[in-house]
Amino acid sequence: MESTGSTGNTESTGNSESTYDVVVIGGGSTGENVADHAHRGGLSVAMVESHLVGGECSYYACMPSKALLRPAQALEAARRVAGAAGAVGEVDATAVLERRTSFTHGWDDSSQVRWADGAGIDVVRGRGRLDGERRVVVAGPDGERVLTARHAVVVATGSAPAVPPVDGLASARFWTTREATSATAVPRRLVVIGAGVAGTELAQAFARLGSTVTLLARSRVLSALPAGAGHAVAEALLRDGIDVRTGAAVASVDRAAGPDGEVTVRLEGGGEVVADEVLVAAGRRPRTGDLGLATIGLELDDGAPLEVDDSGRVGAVAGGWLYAAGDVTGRAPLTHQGKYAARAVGVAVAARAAGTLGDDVEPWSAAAATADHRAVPQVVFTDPGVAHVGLDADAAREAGFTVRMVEEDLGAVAGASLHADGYAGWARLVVDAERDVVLGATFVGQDVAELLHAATIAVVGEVPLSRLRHAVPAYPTMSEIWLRLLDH
Ligand SMILES: Cc1cc2nc3c(=O)[nH]c(=O)nc-3n(C[C@H](O)[C@H](O)[C@H](O)COP(=O)(O)OP(=O)(O)OC[C@H]3O[C@@H](n4cnc5c(N)ncnc54)[C@H](O)[C@@H]3O)c2cc1C
Ligand SMILES: NC(=O)c1ccc[n+]([C@@H]2O[C@H](COP(=O)([O-])OP(=O)(O)OC[C@H]3O[C@@H](n4cnc5c(N)ncnc54)[C@H](O)[C@@H]3O)[C@@H](O)[C@H]2O)c1
Repeated sequence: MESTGSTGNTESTGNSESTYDVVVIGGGSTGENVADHAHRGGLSVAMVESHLVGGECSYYACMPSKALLRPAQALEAARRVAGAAGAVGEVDATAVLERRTSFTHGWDDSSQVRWADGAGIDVVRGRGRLDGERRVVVAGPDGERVLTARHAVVVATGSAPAVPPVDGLASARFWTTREATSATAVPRRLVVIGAGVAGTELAQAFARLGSTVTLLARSRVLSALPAGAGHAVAEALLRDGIDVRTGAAVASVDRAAGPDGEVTVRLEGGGEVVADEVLVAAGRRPRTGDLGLATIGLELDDGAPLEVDDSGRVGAVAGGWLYAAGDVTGRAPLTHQGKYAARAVGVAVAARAAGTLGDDVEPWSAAAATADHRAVPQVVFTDPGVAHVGLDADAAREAGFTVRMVEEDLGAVAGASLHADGYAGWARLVVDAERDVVLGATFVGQDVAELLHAATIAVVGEVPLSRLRHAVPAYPTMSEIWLRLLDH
């Protein structure tokens, strides 16, 4: 389907050639937001999408994975409250999968296309690739179409799963996170390769839906997050009956009996796991291949990111007309950071088109994604969850700060003890001892996600602790942890 909505200043030189102020390649959450902000800045915009408008997050990532996790977490939460626990039954896997599908609209993007139409964005169906300066060729269902950009082409093509070069893996049928989040049945046995954010979340989701799960961590669980956080999640996964194997490197994978047969994952140093499905959750690679970058003189290694400045401009391309945002830049591959970068790009492109912005952007201005460097929030939606923002202690020291660490028991807070009997969790602040401001924060425990934004505001605002002490948390909430953290 192709939208015919016009923004007024689009020139068409025939059926197959059109000119817009901005052409966005990729209509995921980042591309949509670039298009919206550029259009709000007075520019005509075409957004090219080869699969589903809304991208990975809506259909195969954030939303369906959280929909798979949430029902069992709601049951667990009730089980931790005496008086409610006795009323709790078992999770209904079929209903969970149905509810998940309702969040993905059955993998139908018409509501997002309607949003784009209403926002004045022309959706162009097909695969886009660059074909020289400011030109994008779209191979669509009705043939090729050429889109020329007056001001900017923005690449927002996201990322694709990284598939490790494991012997036999490519020829054994395997799940990526797409197949896992769109599964129509719960496998009896599941082995997960990779214990990062996706691997741990999906391991817990399927274990609580009834799968027997083995989680293979090459080093430790959640190795990119503070060690204590990974440890707490690993212990919880063990309590869920997941066979968590750390330091487990995969030697080979095979599905000897064909695509419907069981799969055997062999480990280096001996040992094997037999399962019905194998999920590869070993990270992602920016989708920069097959984008025609060579036509504009840009040679990137396969899977290398498109490096950008804080306004999203690709410095390696002369003329300043090529921008990128979201996962494809490798900066902070999270939906919210992609949307944040998208706003900066949309604002920068519109301002440069109007001649009100030069090459450099002021840090923390609307056209700069400054927070990418120091204040990226991330939540791991397992139970217990992990909510983290900013620098951990090691990163802060490496950046030259004099660090002071403060850690407190979240379970000791009245709000937490009411929230769940025997609540276990902790919170940590990394403080710049010289300026007395928060550089980073980590919260671990049940339902900590909503605690994070206060910390993000403290980090971004560089609010001195002496002033933060005047931000009084309501009693009895879990936010009272701030009183304890600031009482040092
Ligand atoms: C299992 C999983 C769970 C996740 N959960 C979370 C979460 O809870 N919170 C969070 O913040 N992040 C989460 N993420 C990360 C999040 O999904 C990504 O950061 C986000 O989707 C990136 O958005 P994007 O628009 O940059 O890329 P994408 O969502 O990948 O969108 C890119 C779009 O471009 C299209 N495209 C690609 N190439 C072309 C082309 N040549 N022509 C036309 N169209 C093209 C694609 O079809 C796609 O629609 C999760 C990721 C995974 C894998
Ligand atoms: N809640 C969230 O915000 C959320 C949830 C899921 C995914 N995501 C994002 O999606 C992206 C992909 O998630 P992910 O978990 O796949 O990536 P990740 O980078 O978080 O974790 C990948 C893990 O796989 C491991 N690994 C790599 N190669 C391996 C191999 N050959 N064998 C075994 N393990 C191997 C790595 O050591 C790492 O621990 C990330 O950017 C992540 O932040 C976010």
